[in-house]
Amino acid sequence: MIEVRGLGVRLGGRAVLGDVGMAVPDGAWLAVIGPNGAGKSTLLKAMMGLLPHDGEVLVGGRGVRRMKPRERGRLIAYAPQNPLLPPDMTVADYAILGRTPYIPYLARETAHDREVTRSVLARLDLAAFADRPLGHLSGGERQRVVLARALTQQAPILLLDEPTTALDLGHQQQVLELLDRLRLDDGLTVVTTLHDLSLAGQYADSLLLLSQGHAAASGPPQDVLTEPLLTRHFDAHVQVTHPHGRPVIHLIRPADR
Ligand SMILES: Nc1ncnc2c1ncn2[C@@H]1O[C@H](COP(=O)(O)OP(=O)(O)OP(=O)(O)O)[C@@H](O)[C@H]1O
Repeated sequence: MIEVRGLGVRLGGRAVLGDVGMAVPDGAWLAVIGPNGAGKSTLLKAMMGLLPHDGEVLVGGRGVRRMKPRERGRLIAYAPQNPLLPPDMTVADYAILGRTPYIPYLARETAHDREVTRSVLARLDLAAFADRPLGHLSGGERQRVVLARALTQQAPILLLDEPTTALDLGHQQQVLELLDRLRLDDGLTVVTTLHDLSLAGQYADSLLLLSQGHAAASGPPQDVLTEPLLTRHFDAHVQVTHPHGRPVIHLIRPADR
């Protein structure tokens, strides 16, 4: 269980997040949604301990802030939205960096670390790219490599910032289905920001709607993805349907209303 209590972040002298709380049980999937600038990426960074913050982030009741980086790395894997990638490093060398929390100081990776990396690259359709430099990848390939590094970490909690934005339809489905399988088979806990609200509604079992740094709503998708809430917080004209039980969001052109 990962739990956030009273989380607040100030950046540039401004309160960017205020008093955010949530609890995600083992094996659950929480999607953080909200308009641009709402504080979604900031929330994930603060949960990872990458930003100074008020409040607490607890894993299994223990404060993440007090954990050593290697210990934290074995518990939580984080894939940022737009990480800087060394252009000359190969895909395999980058993905195996996820194994760092398991490799003793001054030691090299083992055959097991290489096998984990090979298998993750294969599951993300990246086997053929293993020896390619990162600078020679498309946006979607780069995004899958960043996810690969997070998955080689084999941590029970995954924090993923917009993992599908650069992916084509097929790869979006492949990545989201893979994450779903990992949580159902291995009990992984998934926290992801997602701009695509229909995808968030289809895959997550609960949503947190952030607006101007505060939790505006939270709960199961059908309670959060409602026309009044989306209209108010995204300033958008939408229609919500439930063709397979889960909410699907349609943008409505003002002239067609
Ligand atoms: N280093 C910083 N200094 C000052 N303000 C910052 C800094 N980093 C982010 N912000 C501001 O904090 C707010 C939240 O940013 P954040 O990236 O968390 O939003 P987001 O919800 O992830 O947005 P998006 O949907 O556009 O990715 C924004 O208004 C942003 O301009």
